[in-house]
Amino acid sequence: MAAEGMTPEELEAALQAKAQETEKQADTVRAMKAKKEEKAVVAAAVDKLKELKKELAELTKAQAASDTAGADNKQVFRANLNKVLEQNLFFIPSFKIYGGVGGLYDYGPTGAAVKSNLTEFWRSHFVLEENMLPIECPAVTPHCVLKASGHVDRFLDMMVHDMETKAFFRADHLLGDFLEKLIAAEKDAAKKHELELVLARLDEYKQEELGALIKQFDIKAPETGNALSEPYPFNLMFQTQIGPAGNSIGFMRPETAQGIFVNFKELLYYNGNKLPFAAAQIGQSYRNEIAPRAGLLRVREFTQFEIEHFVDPEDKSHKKFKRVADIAFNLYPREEQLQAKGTVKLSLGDALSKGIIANETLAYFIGRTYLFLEKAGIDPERMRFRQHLQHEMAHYACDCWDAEIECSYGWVECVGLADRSAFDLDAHSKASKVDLTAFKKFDKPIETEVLQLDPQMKEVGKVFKKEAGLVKDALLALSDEQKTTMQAQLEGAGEAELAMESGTVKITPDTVKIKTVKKKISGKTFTPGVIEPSFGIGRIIYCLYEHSFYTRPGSEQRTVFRFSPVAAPIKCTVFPLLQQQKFEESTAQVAEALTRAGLSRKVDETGASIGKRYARTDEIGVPFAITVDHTTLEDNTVTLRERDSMEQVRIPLLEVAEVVRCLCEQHISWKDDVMSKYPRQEAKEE
Ligand SMILES: Nc1ncnc2c1ncn2[C@@H]1O[C@H](COP(=O)(O)OP(=O)(O)OP(=O)(O)O)[C@@H](O)[C@H]1O
Repeated sequence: MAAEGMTPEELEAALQAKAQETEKQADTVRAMKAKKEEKAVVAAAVDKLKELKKELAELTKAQAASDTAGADNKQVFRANLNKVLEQNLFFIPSFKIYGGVGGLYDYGPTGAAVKSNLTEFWRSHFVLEENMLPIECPAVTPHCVLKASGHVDRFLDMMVHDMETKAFFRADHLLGDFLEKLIAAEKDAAKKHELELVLARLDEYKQEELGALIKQFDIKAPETGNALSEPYPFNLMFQTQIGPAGNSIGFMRPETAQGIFVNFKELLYYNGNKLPFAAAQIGQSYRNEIAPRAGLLRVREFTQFEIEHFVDPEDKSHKKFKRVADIAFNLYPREEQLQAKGTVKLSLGDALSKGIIANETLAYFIGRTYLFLEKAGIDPERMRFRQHLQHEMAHYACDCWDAEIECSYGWVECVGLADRSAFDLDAHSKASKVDLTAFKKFDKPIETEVLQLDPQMKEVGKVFKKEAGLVKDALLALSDEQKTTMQAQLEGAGEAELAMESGTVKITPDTVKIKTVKKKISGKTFTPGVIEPSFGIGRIIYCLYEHSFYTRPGSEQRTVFRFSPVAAPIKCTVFPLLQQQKFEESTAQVAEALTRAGLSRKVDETGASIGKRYARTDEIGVPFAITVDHTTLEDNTVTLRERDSMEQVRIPLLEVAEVVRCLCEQHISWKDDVMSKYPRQEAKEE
C-alpha cells in the first residue's frame, strides 16, 4: 500500500479495508486449519478403522483356524484312538477279509472283555439291585407284534439318493450337516439365527417339508455334487420270512422291549400279581441304518439293555428314591433348551419338586443311570441328561430324557429314559385280544357309584332276532367310559350307536337300562404304565474309550486307557523279570492266586524289556501289574504297580492277589491303603 500523498481519512479507510482483508484471510487460514485438523482426525479415524478391520479379520481368521484346529484335533485324536483300538482288537470290522460290511463290527478279545464286564456290572447295578425279572426272547419277531407296536408303520427314516450314483443318504442328516456349515460361515446375526431355528426343528420335518428345504437350499449329493431324489420313507427293520412257505413275514427285532410287553401277563403272574415290578432283557437289536456313520456309534446290529418298569399310573412313587434324591449332576431341561441356555446342575430331589422331572420313578432311574455311567468310567462333566422337547416325544409319552455323552462326534444319545404311559400294553392287548391289565386290591373295600347296564333281553330279542346274543355281548363288554357316553346319548337323543363286528346298530332306551348304583368294590383294574430305561451298550463303550484314552507325557508318546477296574478288559498282568526258569514257579503261583480271586490276568513272558511290557498293558488299560524279580526268590515278595500313577510297592507274594482283588472291587484305595501300608519301590525301567 502506497501511503504517500494520502489524506489521514483516506489512510484510515485504507487501513480499515486492509484490516478487514487480513481478518478475512485469517478466517480462511483458520478454516483451512480446522479443515486440516478435521482431515487429520478423519484420517486418524480411517487408520483406526483399518486397524480394527485388520484386527477383526485376524480374529475371524484365528477363530476359523481354531475351529478347524478343534475339528482337526478331534479327528487326529479319533484317528489315534481308532488305531490303538483296532491294533489291540477292541473291535474288528466284521467280515474284514471280504472287505467288511458297513455298520457291522466284531468285538475282539479286549473289546469283548470290556463289554462283558459292563454287562455284568449293569446286571448287578440294575437287575439284582431292583430284583428285576430277567428274560430272553428271540430276535426274529412275527409281523403281528411289530404291527401292533407301530414299528411296521412308523419305524421310518426319510431317505434320498444321488440321482447318478444311487448312493443313499438320510435326508435329515444331509440337511443338518448342510445347515451346520452354513451357520458356521454366516456373519449376519439375524440370518444366522434364522438358520438356527430351521436346524432346531430338524426332527420335526415331514417328507414334504424335508424335500422343500433340500430344494430351497439347493443341497446336492456329498462328494459328487449330483442332484438328489425327493425324500421317501425307508423302514429300518430287516425283514425276513418265518418258515419255508414264505407266507409268514417276520422281522429282526429293532428293540428288545417288545419281548417284555408280550410276556407281561406271565410276568405279572410270576410276580404274584403285584405291581410295581420290572423286567429286563439284554439282547441284540437290528436296524438297517441308511448310512451308518460315526463308526461304532451307529451300527446295524447292537446290544440293548432294556428295562420295562410297570407301575400303577396313579402312583409313580419309588420307595428307593430317597437314596438318589441328593445326587446333583448336569440336567438339560426343556426350558433351558428353548431359551438356548446351558445345562443346570440340580439334585434329583430339586428337579422333582420343581416339576422338571415328571415323577419319582423316572427320576429314580435317571439317578441310577447316572451312577452306572459314572462308575463305568464316563466323565460326569461330559455327561448330561437332556429332556425331550414336546415335539420329540410320542403323543402317548409323559416325559422322556436321554443320557447324552460328549465325545469327538458331539453329544451322543446313549440311554433313553421314557415314561411311555400305558401305550404298549394297550396296543398289544387290543391287537392280540388278550387282557393285559392288572388288578389292585384296596386295603379296605370302598363304596362307590358305578354305572350298571342291563340289556332288556325281551326287547333285544324282538329287535335284533338272531343277532340278539351278539348285541347282548357287545353291550356287556362296554367300558365305563362307553357306558357313560351311551347313557348321555339315550337320555339326550333317545338313541345311541353300538359298534359291533358286523357294523353299527341302533340302541334305544327300551333295549337297555343304564343306571347309577352304589357298589362296594375291593380293588381296581387298570392297564399299567411303563417307565423304560433303554441302554445302547456299544455307544457307552465307545464313549468310555474316548474318555479313558490319553497319551502319557514323555518322549515315547505312549498311549494309555485309564479304565476303571470295573471296565478294564484284564485286571492284572504278571511279568517274570526275565525269561528264565527260576522265575517260572513264582510267576505261576501269582497267576493261580489271581485266578482263584476271580480276577482276569495275563502273563507276559515275552523277552521284551519290562518298560515295553508295562507300555503294552497300559495300552489296553490293565490297572495293575505284578513283577516277579530276583528279590522274589530271596524273600517271596513281588512288586505291584498301579497304571496311572506308575507307582510301585513291594508286597508279599501271598498277599498280592487279595490286595488286587480289594483294589478292583474298590474296597481299598491305592493312595490311602496300599501306598501307606507297603514299602514303596523306585520304578527303574519305565
Ligand atoms: N444304530 C444304533 N447303533 C448303536 N446303538 C444304537 C443304535 N440305535 C439305537 N441305539 C442305542 O439304543 C438306545 C435306545 O434306542 P432308541 O430307539 O431310543 O434310539 P434312537 O432314539 O432311535 O437313537 P438315534 O436317534 O440315535 O437313532 C439308544 O440310546 C442307543 O444307545
